[in-house]
Amino acid sequence: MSRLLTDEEIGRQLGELPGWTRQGGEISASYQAPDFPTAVRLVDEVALEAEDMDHHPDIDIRWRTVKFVLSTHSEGGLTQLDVELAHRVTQAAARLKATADG
Ligand SMILES: C[C@H](O)[C@H](O)[C@H]1CNC2=NC(N)=NC(=O)C2=N1
Repeated sequence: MSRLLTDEEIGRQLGELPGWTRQGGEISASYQAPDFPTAVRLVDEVALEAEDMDHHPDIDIRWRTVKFVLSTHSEGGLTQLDVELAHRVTQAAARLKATADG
């Protein structure tokens, strides 16, 4: 069980998560993949991280843009789990980008 973060904690930790923004009790980021299969691969990698954490993002795929929205539903807002998952999503996107860039 993870407690709700304070505004100060959220602001400080978002500073280390480029691309992520806060909308009230959620944080979100969008990634543009080179093509649709790569966008689906990103979702697939994030699915493994989410299962590992037992913490799951809301995901929207539109062609090659993937948007992740994170919130701790049981707490009704943002907890450290969301920050941790945001880091894992960021790392998965960076790995795929490195693969795509060769
Ligand atoms: C029982 C299980 O741990 C809970 O339902 C988990 C699963 N994944 C979850 N994911 C998110 N984002 N919020 C939750 O509150 C949540 N709860």
